[in-house]
Order: sequence, then C-alpha cells, then structure tokens
Amino acid sequence: MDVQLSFSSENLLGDVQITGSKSESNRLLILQALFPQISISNLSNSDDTRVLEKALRSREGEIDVHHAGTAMRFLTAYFASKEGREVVLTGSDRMQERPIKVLVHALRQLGADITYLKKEGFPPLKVVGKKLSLNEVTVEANISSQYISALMLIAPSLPGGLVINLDGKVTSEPYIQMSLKLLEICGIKGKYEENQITIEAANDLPPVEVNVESDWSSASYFYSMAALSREAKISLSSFREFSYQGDRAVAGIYRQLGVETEFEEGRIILRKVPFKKPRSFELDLADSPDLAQTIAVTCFGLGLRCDLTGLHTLRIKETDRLQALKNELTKLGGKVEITADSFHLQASEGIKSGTKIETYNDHRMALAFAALSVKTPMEIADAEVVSKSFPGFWEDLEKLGFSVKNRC
Ligand SMILES: O=C(O)C1=C[C@@H](OP(=O)(O)O)[C@@H](O)[C@H](O)C1
Ligand SMILES: C=C(OP(=O)(O)O)C(=O)O
Repeated sequence: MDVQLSFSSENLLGDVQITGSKSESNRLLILQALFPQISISNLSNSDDTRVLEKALRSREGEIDVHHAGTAMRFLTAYFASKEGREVVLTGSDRMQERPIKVLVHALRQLGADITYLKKEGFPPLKVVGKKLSLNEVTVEANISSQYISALMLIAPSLPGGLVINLDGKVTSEPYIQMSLKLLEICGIKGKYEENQITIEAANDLPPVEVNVESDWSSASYFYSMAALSREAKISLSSFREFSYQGDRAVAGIYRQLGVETEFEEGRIILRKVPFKKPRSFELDLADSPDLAQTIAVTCFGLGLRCDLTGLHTLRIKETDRLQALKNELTKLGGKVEITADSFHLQASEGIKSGTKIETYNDHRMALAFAALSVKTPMEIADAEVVSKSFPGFWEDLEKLGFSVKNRC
C-alpha cells in the first residue's frame, strides 16, 4: 500500500501517545524470560517486539524473526544458553544478509553449539542450547552493539556471570549503557569500565515492575515535522528527562534547528521557535545511528548543507540506509555524496514534486520522508513498513491534521 500525504494548515498542533521503546522492551522481554519475577509495563506494540515475544513463547522448532535485528541477535544468545532446546532461527531475505558472525564466534568461545545453515556468518542458524559454563569472552565492538547487549542479557543467567572484553572502537555505545541500566533496575550487578563489561550472576532477584519509557527514535519524526513547519506545538508522551535511550539526543540536536523541548509531567512539548539557520550542519552519529535518516531529511527540507559521520553501521541495517537516502533524496532534487560511513548533502533550493519515495523494507525510510509532507505533498511506497517500530504512525499523522490517502 502506498500513501499520499499532505498538510494544508499553517500550524502543527496536537498530542501523540508514542509506544514504548522497542530497544528497552526487547531487552526486558529476554530478561523476563530468564527471570520471571520481572514484570513490564508500556511494552512496545512494534512488530519487532511482538515477534520477539512470540518467539519466547514458541515451542516450534523454527522461529522466523522477519526483519527484527535485535530479536535475531538476542534470541541467538538466549537459545544458545537454554539447555535442552534446539531451534532454527531464521528471518527475511534481508535478515539473511545481516552479519551475525561476531556474536556466534563469541558464543562459541563460551561453548555454544551453533551452525550456519546457509551462508557462513549469516542467519539462518541452528542453535542447540547448552549450559554455558565459561565466564570470559572477547567480542569485536565496532560492527553492532547488539552482539554485546545479547551477551550482557544472558550473562546474569550463567553460573559465574560474564566478563566481556570489547575489542576495537565501540559503536552505538548508548545501547550498551541501556542494557547495563536495565540489568541494574532488575537488581543485577554489573559494570562497564574501559573496554571491559562485567555482569554478575543473579540469584534470588526480588520482584520488580519496569515501566518502559516511550520511544525517542519514534519521537524524532515529530521533531523533524516541527523543524519543517512554520508553527508547531506537539505534545508527546511518555518521556523522561533522564532517559536510558541514546536517541534522547534528538532534543539537543533539534534545538539547533529551531525546535525547543519542554518536559512537563511525563510528556515532552515540542515548540517551533525562531532560529538562525546555521551555514551547515555537522554531526557524528556513531552513538545515534537511528537518527541519521530523520536528520538528513530535515536538513534537505530546510535547504541546509549537512555532513553526517559515524555512519558505518547504516550499511547493514534494514537496508543499506546510506544508499537508500542518496537514491531518494536525489529523486527529490538533492545533491548527495556518500562514503562507507558518511553522508554529505549540499544546500538545496527546493523539493522536486511528482516523485514516489521507495522505502526498501525500511520503516525509517517511510517515517523520515513522511515529515517532508509538512512542506509539500509526498507519496510514500509500501507505507505498512512503519509497523516494524511504529504501527500507529499514519493514524497519528491524521490526528495532527495531515491528509493520509491510501493507494493500493
Ligand atoms: O540494541 C538495540 O536495541 C539497537 C542498537 C542499534 O544497532 P547497532 O548497534 O547495530 O548500531 C540500533 O541501530 C538498533 O535500532 C537498536
Ligand atoms: C536498526 C534497527 O533495528 P534492528 O537492527 O533491530 O533491526 C532500527 O530499528 O532502526
């Protein structure tokens, strides 16, 4: 299904309830499967969380996680440590191109029995659960932080806990800090010093209820809409000033693009304020890779030159996000250059109309480009992709006064 979007008002006003963070939800579901005394509220309604929840309940021999990267990585570690269980973990065609070798190698160091069923280094995997009794592992840290979080999440269930040595420059670091924080909230002791993470074994954890904060990556699309609008006041719930999510950085980033954030009783209020357009916008996004598409599209819409670095992980996500951004912005008249890990956009003078944005099975392509409809009507292909992280997105846009027309 394609959608046609337009926005005819001068003001962007309204309230949106954003679902729980999928990163927090997916971590807590794994921890809850290991330690049932954990209960969770405000769980994400995203496809990626549902798929993980279903996999943890499944008794089937084959589990298909579709496009859900965190689910694939977290479940590999989970099932590898589940003595007596044997599963095949598979996913979409794209999932079968997303590397998992670093994690499999680390789990094998601990004694795991994992076999590649097609291509060496990629899903599908056959995982035969075993009691993992070694307590130290070294893992390459510059490809995906999800491998490290996967190990951290099973660590407290191993008899002696786990020491994880990180090799190389750590990427997407706030996600590792999020794992550590959530372990701590559940009563599990851990520390992260220099290049070493230590997680203690957990016995007799007290019951705990963890409330998932709403998803800052999803909030980023409303920041983009506010930046592109003339006047905006959007209230988003439920957020905390002291969040565990690295993408909370969006508030500071968009302040430079004329969007102010106020925290008020568990909500954030975004307001468009007068601002001096910078000559260019430069950012290293190694800590917040999921914000790259949002920011690139906002800068294009504002006619700003933009240089984004630290983007090496974008090539192995739902699609090659650097190439996808370049393809679609070029169709709209943008002048874009990309390297292995960076994105460069020249200041543009307008937005070419009459083109359809392809989304490459990537929710963030649809979500990011939808924001441009504040300025000009947009057509987005395969609009249902948003459900990977944000199933209610199109309805939320309608509530804010956008016209969202389906074209099957
Ligand atoms: O741990 C997580 O929840 C995530 C980590 C990041 O991946 P990488 O560490 O692969 O960059 C991020 O892009 C992804 O959306 C969610
Ligand atoms: C990269 C993402 O997710 P995952 O790696 O979990 O598929 C994302 O949601 O942007």
